[in-house]
Amino acid sequence: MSQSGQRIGMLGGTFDPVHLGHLRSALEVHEALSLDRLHMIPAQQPPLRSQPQVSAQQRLALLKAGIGDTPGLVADDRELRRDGPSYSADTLAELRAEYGYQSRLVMVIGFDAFLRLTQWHQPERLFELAHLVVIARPGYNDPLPESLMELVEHRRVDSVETLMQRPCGGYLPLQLPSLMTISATYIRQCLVEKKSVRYLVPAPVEEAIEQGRLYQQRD
Ligand SMILES: Nc1ncnc2c1ncn2[C@@H]1O[C@H](COP(=O)(O)OP(=O)(O)OP(=O)(O)O)[C@@H](O)[C@H]1O
Ligand SMILES: O=C(O)c1ccc[n+]([C@@H]2O[C@H](COP(=O)([O-])O)[C@@H](O)[C@H]2O)c1
Repeated sequence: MSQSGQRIGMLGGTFDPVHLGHLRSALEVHEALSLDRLHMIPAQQPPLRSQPQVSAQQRLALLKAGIGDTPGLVADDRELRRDGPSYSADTLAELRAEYGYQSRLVMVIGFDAFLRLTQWHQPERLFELAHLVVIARPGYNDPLPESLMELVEHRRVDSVETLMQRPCGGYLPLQLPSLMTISATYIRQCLVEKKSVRYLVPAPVEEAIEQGRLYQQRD
């Protein structure tokens, strides 16, 4: 059933594992854009990196544990139901078909992922399906390469209000209130070295990692 006129966000990731940098950003984006729902979607097969050691099912389970009952955030398993590389254009096309052509659909990515956007599958098509909101990430301040400027600069808007006037096609850089340096790479490193990850991931995620004996081997 189509649900017209809603504000829907998508935050995809490898989530290997999900951490408080992801979850706090998701919550703040949800608030800043007044979203009805933010889909957090683990990639079954991340297109531009090697396959994680931890399975997509396990990464999804950690994501569910991390989100808990947080209003407005949804752990979405749709990429686990597709074979081949988990292209965001395919995921956005599915969300667009579900929510209808009037809905405001927003793809959210961090600045580090944004820097590689021109290498993604069908980058122009992403903007026919959704808006792009890029959130700052500490440590990533590189100037945009020329090819990336060409892709995004003419789509740039200055406010959430302007972005939400149309269903798709805009680009908005967004500085969220809480900048966190946490990365999944650092968490995997701590776990291999038998160091604590408390206060980097939600307590239920820490427990699930311990119980499943995950991330004990180096990648
Ligand atoms: N601390 C953070 N603050 C803001 N955005 C983040 C943060 N960590 C990850 N993101 C963004 O969330 C999305 C998914 O990130 P991903 O699952 O690759 O996590 P990661 O911590 O970057 O992982 P890794 O260290 O394994 O590369 C990406 O768009 C990424 O830029
Ligand atoms: O569609 C693509 O070609 C594409 C290329 C690289 C990354 N992505 C998506 O971007 C999100 C973040 O990716 P990553 O590798 O930084 O975790 C995740 O949802 C990936 O599926 C998508």
